[in-house]
Amino acid sequence: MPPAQGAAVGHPDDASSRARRRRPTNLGHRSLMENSKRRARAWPRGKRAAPDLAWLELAARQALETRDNVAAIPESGCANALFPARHTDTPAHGDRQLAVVQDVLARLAGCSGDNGLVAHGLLQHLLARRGGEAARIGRSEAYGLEGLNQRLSAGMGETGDAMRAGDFIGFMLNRYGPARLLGLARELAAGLPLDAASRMATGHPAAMLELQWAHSLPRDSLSHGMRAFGRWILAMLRPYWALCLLLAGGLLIQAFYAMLMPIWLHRLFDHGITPHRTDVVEQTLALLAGGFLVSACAGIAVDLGVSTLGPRALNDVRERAFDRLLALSFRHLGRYKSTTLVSRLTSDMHAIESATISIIPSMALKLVMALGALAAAVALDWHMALATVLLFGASMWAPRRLTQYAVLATHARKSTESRLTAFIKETIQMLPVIRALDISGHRREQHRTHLQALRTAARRHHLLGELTGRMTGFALSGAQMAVIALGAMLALHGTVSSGVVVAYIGLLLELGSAANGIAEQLSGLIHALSCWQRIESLLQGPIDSSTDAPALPKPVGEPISRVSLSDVSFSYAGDRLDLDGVSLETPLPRRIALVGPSGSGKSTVLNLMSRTYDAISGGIAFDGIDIRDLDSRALKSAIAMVNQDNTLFDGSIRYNIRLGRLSAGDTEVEQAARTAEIHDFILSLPQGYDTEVGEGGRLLSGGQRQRIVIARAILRDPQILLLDEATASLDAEAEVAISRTLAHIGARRTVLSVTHRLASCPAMDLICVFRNGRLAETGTHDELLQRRGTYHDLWEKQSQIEIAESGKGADITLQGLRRIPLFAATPAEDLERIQGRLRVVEVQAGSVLIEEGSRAGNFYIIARGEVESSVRTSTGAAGVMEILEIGDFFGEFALLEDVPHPTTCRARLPCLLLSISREDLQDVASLDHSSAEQSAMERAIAATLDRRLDAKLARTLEERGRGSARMPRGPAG
Ligand SMILES: Nc1ncnc2c1ncn2[C@@H]1O[C@H](COP(=O)(O)OP(=O)(O)OP(=O)(O)O)[C@@H](O)[C@H]1O
Repeated sequence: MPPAQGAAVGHPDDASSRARRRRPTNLGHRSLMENSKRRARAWPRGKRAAPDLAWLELAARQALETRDNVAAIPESGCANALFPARHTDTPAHGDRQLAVVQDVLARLAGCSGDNGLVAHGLLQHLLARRGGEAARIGRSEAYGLEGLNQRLSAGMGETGDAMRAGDFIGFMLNRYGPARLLGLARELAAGLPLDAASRMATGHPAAMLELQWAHSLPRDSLSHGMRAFGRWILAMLRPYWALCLLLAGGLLIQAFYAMLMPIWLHRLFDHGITPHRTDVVEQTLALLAGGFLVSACAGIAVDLGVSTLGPRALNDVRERAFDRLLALSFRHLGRYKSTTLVSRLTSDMHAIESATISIIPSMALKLVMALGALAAAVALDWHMALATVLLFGASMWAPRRLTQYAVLATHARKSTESRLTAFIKETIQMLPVIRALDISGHRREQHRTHLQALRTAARRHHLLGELTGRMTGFALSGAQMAVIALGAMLALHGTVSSGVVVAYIGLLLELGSAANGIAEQLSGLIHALSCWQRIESLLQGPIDSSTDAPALPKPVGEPISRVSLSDVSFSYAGDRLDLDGVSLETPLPRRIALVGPSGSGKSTVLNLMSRTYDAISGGIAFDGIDIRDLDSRALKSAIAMVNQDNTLFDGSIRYNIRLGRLSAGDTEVEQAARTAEIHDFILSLPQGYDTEVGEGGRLLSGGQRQRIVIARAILRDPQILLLDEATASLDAEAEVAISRTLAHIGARRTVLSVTHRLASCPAMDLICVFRNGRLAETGTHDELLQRRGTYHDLWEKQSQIEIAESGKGADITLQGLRRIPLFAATPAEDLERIQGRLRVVEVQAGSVLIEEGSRAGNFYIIARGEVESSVRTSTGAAGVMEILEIGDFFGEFALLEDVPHPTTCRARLPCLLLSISREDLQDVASLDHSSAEQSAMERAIAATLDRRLDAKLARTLEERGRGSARMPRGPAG
């Protein structure tokens, strides 16, 4: 997401100075685009000579260097005109500038169009090269190219997908060179499916590329494969070695029987039936029956043992996995969707359990029986035994390539399935928003894309799984027939007796059934193997450094009297700095406000201070001791954080508060609830503190939930209270009440409060203003106002809006209205009338205020909350254009007749808005407009347009402004 440009609205001076600042960058961007267009034109499609990699890299570097210049694009709106909407639909990677660069690259490579894999991969690959990084994915992640391409083309890729695409591009360049890579890109851009494009460009099917790609990756610590899986299972079973020995005994008995049976059959025929020896026949039959009984009992014992051992050992694994999950770093976990994580620890684990309990023991049995049968075969006749070993070995070895494909296909299917699960979960959660936005059709389309990917993946998975089993079966039958034929020939030549041939038939049946059984179980084992690989790649991630105790933990000061941030930088995704060289030193306790536009890094500071993440350079210190050297438990109990998210745990109110300090008694819990001003409400409930809050706390209101979260924080009695827009998700009334409670609680301690509303700032001891990840200004309210910088601008914008004590009403001053460029030239008396007609509208988070393409009839000014302005992209996804904050306005198109609104405006948080309809404005403000004034207003609207929308739309409106479109006219007009 681009840094929000709250200043999209503001003083005309600001607008012009910003425009001055941006002009050169836009020009830079334009010239780059024109350059790239010229180059693209210079290469006729189809016969185009592929540029070499060095050239492409040079161009990419140029594009990346202009990344800063591209920063102005979302506002200047020229990007859409140059590149049809595609770059706006990449919120998955959160960086529009990169998306624009990516488009540039795709064009330079001559493969612009609906091309996911190469366009995304090329950019990611070049970024990684630029950062001097090696391949960042494990071998187990190189799978599912088709799905990867589909997702990236549809703008539905996850962060990990771009990384995989980047790695794939690296592989393609190394193995096939830039010409073939670009050939692939062009075929894809021409609309060929990946498989066909891959055949055209490289002569191989996509599945082969996938396999080669997987093999190109170095074997890392996750050196996956059957051997590693086998070692892992042995390690898991080690604590239960005694039981394992008993099981092995049971298996050996069965194998022994399998070995003896053909020998006894040989005896029956050659020494009993042929010479008519009744005693030998009776003895041998008794042996066969006795052996069968013993072997059957051993089999039952093995079943019992396995069903005891499997779940026990698997529970150990589940426990270790859960422990690891609790400790994994957020940066690593951020690569996965929550549903993916759930499926790793549930269904994937289940697949491993079924492998451990049924597949592996049964395969082990079959294997041991096969070995026993082979030993018997050698005892009967070594010629035939040698032929059997060779033929059976070859038949098991032949389909190994198919097995590798099957592993990848299983992997791809699982991952496609978990994406579909995540999508369905999100749809269920967001159903009210989906209906409100009327985007069911769009979601249906996305669902169809998921289903299509699943269909392809499932087909490959089933086909390859079945084929692997069947091919092995065919090969085994062939081997059996060949051995029998050999036996018959040898018998005819008198080399072996007919009893040996009969015994061999039994032996071959035994061997065949064992090998078939192994082949059949193989797909289950492959599935379990890929599940294990997925679990491993999750759990082998780095652990959260805050759970990693320092060698000599230092105590936390009581009280902490100083905090210092020294040149702190941080990045979430590793591709840009989200916090850039922040330095600050201040004595404590103090009340500190962190303010600035959305996305400027305020919450990140709190995340670093609470050690949710650690800085990548620089450090934070309390009383001169780096927080990484402090005793992490003591640090965590010295700090409490309250943020917007007030989701509760399923359980009672008492349980939820007590989570703040598990050792707290009931009296302390109640005291905390009293301080959070929720005690009386709790007592008014029939079950009091034992009232169940429901899933996520849905049985309580947002304000009540937030008070419970505050009570939980108070129970820790923290020295430092971190408030991250703690009241932003509440309605206006609850916000006012809870802000009062928080002010009361924070009076005695250090409070760091991230806030968008500056009303509380004058009472703060220190205000830190953030902009683009940097600390732009610090000081008290008065100092910052005198400095006339960012804070001054924000304050000027917000201070003109007043919210009533009750939180229900709002007002804007005449000066505030005058700051809106549209009203810059409106006469004072008209402005007063506009002010009088403004209505207060309160809306919930998620409400759509203006729908893209609709003929909106209201103009809005934000008094509280945040509104997101977005456009529907070519893929149907919403591309966020701008985050509008307090003092910003939207809906100015409503003031022009018959102009469809170019964006969708949706409340991100509960909002209080001041609104005026077009009719009201016509009534009060344009009764006797002179044409000069009218055109000034039109110009102001066009100027806002230019900042916010794409150039194409801006041009259309400009034309309308000159032609048919007219400002609202009063009766006299
Ligand atoms: N978990 C995350 N993973 C990746 N990027 C993130 C994550 N959280 C924040 N960011 C990015 O880091 C940057 C700073 O975010 P941060 O939340 O600190 O901003 P902020 O000023 O608190 O914004 P807001 O006022 O909207 O909460 C933004 O560009 C944001 O997109």
